[in-house]
Amino acid sequence: MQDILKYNLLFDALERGFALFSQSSCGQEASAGFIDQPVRTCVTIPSKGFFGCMPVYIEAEDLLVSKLVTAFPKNKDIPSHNAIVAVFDASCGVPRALLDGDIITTRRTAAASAVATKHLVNGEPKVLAILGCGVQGTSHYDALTAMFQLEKSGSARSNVRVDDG
Ligand SMILES: NC(=O)C1=CN([C@@H]2O[C@H](COP(=O)(O)OP(=O)(O)OC[C@H]3O[C@@H](n4cnc5c(N)ncnc54)[C@H](O)[C@@H]3O)[C@@H](O)[C@H]2O)C=CC1
Ligand SMILES: O=C(O)C1=NCCCC1
Repeated sequence: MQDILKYNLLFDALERGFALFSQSSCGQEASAGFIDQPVRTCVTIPSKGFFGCMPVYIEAEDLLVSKLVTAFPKNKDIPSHNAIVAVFDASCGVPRALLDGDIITTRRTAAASAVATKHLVNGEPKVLAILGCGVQGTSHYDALTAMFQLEKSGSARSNVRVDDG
């Protein structure tokens, strides 16, 4: 998965995907074809975390897929987020593949941030600051430095607590 999901490929795929989803009118039949992607459904595990289900059907790509993801932020020594991606045959509903969703989550999320930044930023960004040095802090560094020529980047280490208030 690490060898397949290169950031430059992800940037292009996500940009196309976001455009396709916007054109699909959120579940309506439209020029981009039919896409049904309801918002993530979450089950709460009180004081521990949540379990999320993220299904999608994309007619133009013949894709019927769902990510299943858990977020247990208090996990120690094991990842706080864990995921699998289940791929079904869109023509008959038969399951075809079960993918490790961890690298997909790690890189897709960061690549989506980089694509959004590219479209929203005012001018050419030169400085990157990241709060938190976990999985996403690291992957955002990788994605944003792959997208932009930065002059300066830095991060608050995980033992440097930044108060919400
Ligand atoms: N929208 C999306 O697709 C996704 C969103 N996320 C979200 O991104 C966030 C980060 O996820 P991961 O990097 O996978 O988690 P992680 O557990 O690997 O990293 C979190 C880091 O934040 C640090 N941290 C916690 N509180 C802090 C504070 N007050 N100040 C500075 N550092 C602090 C922790 O020490 C840890 O290093 C979570 O909120 C997660 O739910 C994660 C994956 C996908
Ligand atoms: O969209 C995702 O993927 C996730 N979002 C929030 C945290 C769990 C993974």
